[in-house]
Amino acid sequence: MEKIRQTLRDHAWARWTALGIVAFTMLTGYYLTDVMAPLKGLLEQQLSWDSSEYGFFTSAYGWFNVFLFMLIIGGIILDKMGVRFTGLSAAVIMVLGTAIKYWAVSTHSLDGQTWNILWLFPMKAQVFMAALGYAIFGVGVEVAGITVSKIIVKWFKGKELALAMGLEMATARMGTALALATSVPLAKSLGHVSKPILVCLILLVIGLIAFFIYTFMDKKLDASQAEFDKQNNVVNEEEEFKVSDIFKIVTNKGWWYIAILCVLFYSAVFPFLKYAADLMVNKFGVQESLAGTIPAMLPFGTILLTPLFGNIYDRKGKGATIMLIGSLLLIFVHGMFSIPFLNHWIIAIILIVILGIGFSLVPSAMWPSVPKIIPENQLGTAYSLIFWVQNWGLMGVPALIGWVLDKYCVTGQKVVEGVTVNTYNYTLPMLIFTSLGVLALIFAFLLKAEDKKKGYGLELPNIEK
Ligand SMILES: C[C@H](NC(=O)[C@@H](N)CCCCN)C(=O)O
Repeated sequence: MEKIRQTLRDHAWARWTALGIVAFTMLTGYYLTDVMAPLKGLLEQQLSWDSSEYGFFTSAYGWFNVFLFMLIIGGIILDKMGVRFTGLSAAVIMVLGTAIKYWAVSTHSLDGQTWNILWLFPMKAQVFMAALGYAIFGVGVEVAGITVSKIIVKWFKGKELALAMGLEMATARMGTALALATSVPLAKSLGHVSKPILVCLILLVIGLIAFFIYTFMDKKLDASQAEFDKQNNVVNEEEEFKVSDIFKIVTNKGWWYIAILCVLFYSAVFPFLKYAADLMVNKFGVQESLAGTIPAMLPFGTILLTPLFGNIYDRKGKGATIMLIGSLLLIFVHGMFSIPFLNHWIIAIILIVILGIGFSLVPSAMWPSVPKIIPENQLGTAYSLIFWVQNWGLMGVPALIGWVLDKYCVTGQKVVEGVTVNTYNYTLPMLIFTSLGVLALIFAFLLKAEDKKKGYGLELPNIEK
């Protein structure tokens, strides 16, 4: 009998199709993640939210992931139960959280109500419920993210891993770009700030269906791998994941450097994006309805560049160096944004484009580097722990910026469509983002040094000859 020489992942069409499907699910998740970002002004006008309430709502993304350890639990479930169960559950959680958020922002039944959260903090019921929905969604999208990373490693290890991860991130960022560019026009044309969330809800259901379709491909991949192993007498020596493996991960210095670089770098990008539209209005004098378009160029730029840099990493290596250069660009951009007299909108566009390059370099090298440091059976947990560390920043930094804006940066008030809103000076928030960049650079250096010492191969190509 002729031996099977290939598994499903050896067929290019199969692995790229699998990638396309799961990447689409991530696109729908990223759309919802940022859909409220350009709506800060409209939320102030239509629902009377202030910056602190917006900051509170935005930070809810990480509540359950961070404090209830949902991300880490998700990672353990992923390593124990596999990608099909975990991915489907994550997609259902995204839909559920978004439905709650949509209800909160669209209903009038919460109007005028204030609740005491934990008997301590008075909070508008609407803000709290919207935040709760967003917190639930946050668990879904983060667990979906680690699941998709593991799926990509499953299909692309030893092949075009960084290119595939780059393409997945590029697709997901199309969701971010769409969110930034379309949410204000959608809210205005459909007549309410809640409408873009409804559009997301519909997209997320389609994303869930897409992932369901993927599970059939995944089953086929497992079956073909088992058949291949049987016919070629391959003994699968990979150990089952044990909860005690968490100790192995968190005692690995290289893993820590990636995790800390990740939290610092991403905290200076994603939370920045939440305020970028407002920055455009307040510092660069851009019209409110167009303010989301300039920040939207960032994800658009990364759509092209992340796969490009991933491809370079796959073929030429230099992963640690790529992360270093990306961190340098981050410092440059936020440093420039914090200089008060550089306030022409063309400068804003140039800086966003450069930030797009930095935000393509670091992720394109960071995520494909993790499997070089951590074995595949611990990968779900390793990614989830990195995301967990990162979520502290994604949760804390927007809240910090919202608070700093209200406390130290109010410069006056203006009337927009009949409603009085604050105006802000963004110098201090931008200096905070710059400092995060400086710290990120230090950890990029430490990672490069650790790679040299331990020989992880971060500077080597991913494609096995
Ligand atoms: C792959 C990586 N994903 C993350 O960092 C997620 N933890 C955060 C997703 C936030 C979505 N706006 C990435 O997107 O680069």
